[in-house]
Amino acid sequence: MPRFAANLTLMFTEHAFLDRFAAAADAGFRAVEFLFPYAHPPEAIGERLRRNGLTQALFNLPPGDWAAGERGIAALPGRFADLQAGVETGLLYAEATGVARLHLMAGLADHDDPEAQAAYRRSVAWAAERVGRAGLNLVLEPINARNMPGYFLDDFGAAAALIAALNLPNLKLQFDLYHCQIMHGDVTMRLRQLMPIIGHVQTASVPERHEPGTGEMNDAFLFAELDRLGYDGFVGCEYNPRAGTTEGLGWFTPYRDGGTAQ
Ligand SMILES: O=C(O)C(=O)[C@H](O)CO
Ligand SMILES: [Mg+2]
Repeated sequence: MPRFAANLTLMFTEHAFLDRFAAAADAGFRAVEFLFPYAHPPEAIGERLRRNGLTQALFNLPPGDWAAGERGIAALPGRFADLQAGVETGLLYAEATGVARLHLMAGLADHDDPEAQAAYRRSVAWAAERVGRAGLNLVLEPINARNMPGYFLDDFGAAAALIAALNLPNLKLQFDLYHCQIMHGDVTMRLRQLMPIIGHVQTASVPERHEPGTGEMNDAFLFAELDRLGYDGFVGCEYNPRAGTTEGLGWFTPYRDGGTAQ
C-alpha cells in the first residue's frame, strides 16, 4: 500500500500554508511534502508536523530566486557558493522536520553545455556528501520541458547515468510519474528498470496535472506496481485539485491510513 504525502504547495490551498498541515491530517494523510518551507521559521513547520502527527516526506532545497524565474542553481556556473549556502539552510529545516530526503533542483541551463554539466556534477556530488553527513538522501528529478522550458535535467536516462557515475549511496532519483509519462511514456517499464535508484515518487494525472485517475494513465495500476516492486517510500501527491481539495479526494479513499514509511 503506497504511503501518500499531501503536497501542501498545491493541495489544501483553501487554507493558509501553516493551516494546511491540519487539513491534510484531517483528510487522512499521514505525510506531507511541499516545494519550499523557507517563508516560515523551521520551528513552525516542525511544530505543525508534531501537532498533527505527520511525517515530512520531502521538500526542495532553496532554488535561487524563484520569483525572478530561477528554478534551481545546481547547473549554473558561478553559483556554487549560493548552492552551498542553500544546502546549509535546507539542513536547518531538515533538522526541524525530520525529513529523510531533499530534492536538489538543477536550474535553467543547456543540458549540452559542458560548463553547466560540470557545475551540475560538482553541485550534486558536494550536496550529496553534505546531506549524507546529516543522514539524508539527495534526490534528483527530471522535469518535462512543457512545465519547465529550459530545465537542465530533462531526461530520466541522463539522471540515472549521473547517479550511476557518482555512485553515492545516498544519491537517488525522484521519479515523478507525471513527468515520465510526458517525457518518455513506458512508465511501468521505467519504474521496473529504475527502482533500485528511486528515492521518492510523485503522482499527478496527465496531461492536466489533477487528481490521480483523472487522466490518460491508469494511476491505480501504477500504485499497485509500486507495491509489486517493493517500493517502501512515499508517493507525493503533486497535483492541482480540479475543484476543491477535499472534494477531489475520492481517489484516496482506498489508500487512506497508509503505512509508516520514513
Ligand atoms: O516540478 C516538479 O514536478 C517538482 O517536483 C519540483 O520539485 C517543483 O517544481
Ligand atoms: Mg515533481
